[in-house]
Amino acid sequence: MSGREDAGDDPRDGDASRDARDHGDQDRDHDNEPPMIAVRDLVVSRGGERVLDGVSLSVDRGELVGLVGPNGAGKTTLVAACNGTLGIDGGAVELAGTDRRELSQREVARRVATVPQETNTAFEFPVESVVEMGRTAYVSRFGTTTEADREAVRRAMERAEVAEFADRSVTTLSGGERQRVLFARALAAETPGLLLDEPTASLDINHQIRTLELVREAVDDGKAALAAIHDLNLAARVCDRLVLLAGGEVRASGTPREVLSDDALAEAFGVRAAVNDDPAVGSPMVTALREEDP
Ligand SMILES: Nc1ncnc2c1ncn2[C@@H]1O[C@H](COP(=O)(O)OP(=O)(O)OP(=O)(O)O)[C@@H](O)[C@H]1O
Repeated sequence: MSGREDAGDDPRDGDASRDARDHGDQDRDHDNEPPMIAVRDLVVSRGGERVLDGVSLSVDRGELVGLVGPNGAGKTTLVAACNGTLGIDGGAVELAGTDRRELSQREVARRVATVPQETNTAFEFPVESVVEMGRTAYVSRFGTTTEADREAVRRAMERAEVAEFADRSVTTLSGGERQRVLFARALAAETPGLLLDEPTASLDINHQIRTLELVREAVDDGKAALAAIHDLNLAARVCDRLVLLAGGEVRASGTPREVLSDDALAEAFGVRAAVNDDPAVGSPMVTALREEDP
């Protein structure tokens, strides 16, 4: 992944008033606020190819927006462009009304926390330290851990059900367990925005639902969340809105019922699909059909 890593202490950072403004405070009335995440006409190229081509979307606080689409559609690229790990070639990403390019990495980290795709390249750190890094690396003052930090870490580990692994090295965990640690790390930051890249990809069905329910709870408490989710049925079940990406462009956007149509799925995924209402969960259910299916 190419990109901008403007690490370190920025002279614009660090005053107490910014702490109060940027961190938590989710009880305010958010009606008149700019969207927490706004992507405007975004263009991103990778390896000389244009992989996002004029993408626009926005996520308000209290909203969970699912990014769906086929492999290579640009979902991971969009998440990375939002959190600043990837540079952009055109358009803009605004976080709480400010162009991301005008924000230091610390300021970005105080607005949005990211749950990356799980990978097995993990360092020999105890789980608790990894979760704590989500908070102390950028969000609170570097090098000091306050009681509030410790409390946030403890809460996040409990919510993500990783407290039992607190002292174990992350390298000794299964892929799904590591995925939950990454989720806890993002929760510990207690940011108003969450970016999630396939947060349930390595999880069993119990933890898939549990994790997405936790995201839902966080959103119902006032966070804004943008989540790349492969599983269309899970996405339909928990998201307020879906954005269907294909070939680096937005092909459809709206409620799950609006987006998950036979035609849109055929166009984006190149597959014939049946979309039915699932009475058990009250959301659309997509089934890919084989050639011989009626
Ligand atoms: N480091 C890179 N260099 C060059 N091209 C890249 C790089 N990373 C991704 N791409 C290309 O960018 C496009 C979008 O990739 P991206 O990972 O954003 O898709 P995605 O929708 O997240 O896919 P998936 O569902 O498979 O995870 C793909 O065509 C991919 O091959």
